[in-house]
Amino acid sequence: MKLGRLNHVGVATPSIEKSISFYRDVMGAEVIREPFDLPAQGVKVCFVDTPNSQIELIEPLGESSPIHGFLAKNPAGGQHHLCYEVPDIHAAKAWFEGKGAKVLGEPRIGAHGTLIFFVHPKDMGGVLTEIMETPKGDH
Ligand SMILES: CC[C@H](C(=O)O)C(=O)SCCNC(=O)CCNC(=O)[C@H](O)C(C)(C)COP(=O)(O)OP(=O)(O)OC[C@H]1O[C@@H](n2cnc3c(N)ncnc32)[C@H](O)[C@@H]1OP(=O)(O)O
Ligand SMILES: [Co+2]
Repeated sequence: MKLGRLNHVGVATPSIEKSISFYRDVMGAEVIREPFDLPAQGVKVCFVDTPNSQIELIEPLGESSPIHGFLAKNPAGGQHHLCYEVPDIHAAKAWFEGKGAKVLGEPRIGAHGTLIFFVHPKDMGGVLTEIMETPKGDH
């Protein structure tokens, strides 16, 4: 597999509104996208564009959000995951499994509307890693 583009850095936050203000007022980001809910993934999401990638702000949505545990350990929030693009999500899943890495669940639709999966941080040097199929037309 060839390392693909860094699509986004996931940043967990207890308050997506406060984080939007921070990225706008302190970091000088143009936050042009409205936050949106991803109930199936248990998060509220807001993308902050950077010149060559994105910050993905994520706030827990619902009792079973997968980021409650992270925020319990990091109440102010923090860097949560990295997301890389691949041309073929199923080939990528087979690749990581072939390397003995723990893929978390089956590929499912992520915040960009394409299939994604996560690889456990224990197998990724401590970095929770999201793999995302490159949106069509972006290849
Ligand atoms: C998909 C929509 C959107 C998108 O971009 O399209 C998103 O990115 S949504 C992002 C939120 N969703 C997820 O993160 C789903 C995948 N994550 C998980 O399944 C869990 O977070 C998991 C399994 C990685 C950790 O679950 P949990 O925190 O409940 O378990 P533990 O506390 O027992 O943690 C086990 C072990 O892993 C370490 N850990 C946990 N989270 C992270 C992290 N973000 N980065 C690095 N390491 C992490 C934790 O410290 C434990 O380590 P240990 O040494 O055993 O204490
Ligand atoms: Co993500």
